[in-house]
Amino acid sequence: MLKPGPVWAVGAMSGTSLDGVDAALVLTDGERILDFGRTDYRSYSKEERSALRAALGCWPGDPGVEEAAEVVETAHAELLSSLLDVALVGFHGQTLAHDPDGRAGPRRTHQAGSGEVLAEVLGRPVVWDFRSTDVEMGGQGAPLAPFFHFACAKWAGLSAPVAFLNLGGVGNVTWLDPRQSGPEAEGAVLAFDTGPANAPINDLMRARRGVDCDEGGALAASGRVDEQVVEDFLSHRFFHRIPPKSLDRNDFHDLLEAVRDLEDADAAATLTACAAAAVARGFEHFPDPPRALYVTGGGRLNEALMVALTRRLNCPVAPIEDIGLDGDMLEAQAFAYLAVRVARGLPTSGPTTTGVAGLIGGGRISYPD
Ligand SMILES: Nc1ncnc2c1ncn2[C@@H]1O[C@H](COP(=O)(O)OP(=O)(O)OP(=O)(O)O)[C@@H](O)[C@H]1O
Ligand SMILES: CC(=O)N[C@H]1[C@@H]2OC[C@@H](O2)[C@@H](O)[C@@H]1O[C@H](C)C(=O)O
Repeated sequence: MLKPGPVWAVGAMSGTSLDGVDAALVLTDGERILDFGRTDYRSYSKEERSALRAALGCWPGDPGVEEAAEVVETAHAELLSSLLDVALVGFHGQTLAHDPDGRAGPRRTHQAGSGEVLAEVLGRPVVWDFRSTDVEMGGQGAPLAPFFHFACAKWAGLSAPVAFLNLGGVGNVTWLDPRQSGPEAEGAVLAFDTGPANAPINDLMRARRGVDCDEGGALAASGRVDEQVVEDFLSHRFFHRIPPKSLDRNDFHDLLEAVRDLEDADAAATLTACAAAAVARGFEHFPDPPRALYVTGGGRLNEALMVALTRRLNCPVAPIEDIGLDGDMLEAQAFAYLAVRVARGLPTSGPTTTGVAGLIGGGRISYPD
């Protein structure tokens, strides 16, 4: 059991880009953020990354999944072993597959890595498996950062509706009104995945240039957008759905096909425009225009993507550092915060964040023997 009052927790996130694991400490009582602490990062080796990549789209029991889980557990154990000045660990794991709508079988989501194993290795209680209860109860199981975004807005002293946009492999946005009493309040938060963000750009760069990403958005900045491709992209059924809604990394894998005949720079510019246009389409669902859009995740370092967002949105766009937050660590911090919420019996998602029928607290807690 957690002692009452604020505690330090460490959160760890292995994102859809498969680059590595982020970890970050947060001091919280599960409602307010009192302080942010140390952060660290461990990248996956080439071999580890290929094991994870090979297991993408796989479910427990499929070939390659155990190897992937071992990679995830080893990387987390190494990274977290020097960040254990905490009461609790929040362990997201690596999403390998996500099908909350049951399009290819039962409705389910799969994060590789066992919190039981980690609790043993680290000697600390580990909160994990954050998404499956939400999916079992009819929700999307994602995004889960929104309640944390609400606490961040309070921490930053914001006093008007704003939006937080995470540009990882996939994009997700949270609209929130910090004047409300808590994230659970009716109308305080609306969140959903916006569409593909960096994943198709990275896939293009890997296929055409043999590099991991479009550094700074330089290639996209030198190309011309094919607006017809953007328009066709926006006709995808995902954009006609009312939120909440979430995506699997591979849901838009055919987007690369759409830019097949374009020159490298034009293809990069067009995929970048698609990511921005998806966000702009998401804005149409917000209850009120946000005062600003604060961008977190690796995509905020892609200048061409930030320019494309500014062009397509009638709203100031700024990196989240503008309000004192760390755009590289926000997701890891979110899982530290959510771990404390789980341990305190507070909800981690609700009808306006994942579409689950009521407020629910997901997550399991494993204790070391
Ligand atoms: N300097 C940069 N220039 C351009 N793009 C960058 C830069 N740095 C990071 N990125 C992009 O951001 C991605 C990593 O973002 P991030 O770490 O937020 O994703 P993630 O957490 O793995 O994904 P998700 O949030 O979908 O789980 C990289 O794969 C790359 O596409
Ligand atoms: C199923 C899954 O792992 N989804 C991730 C992914 O990465 C970004 C976006 O898609 C978001 O829905 C989610 O992560 C963040 C941390 C979230 O749950 O808020």
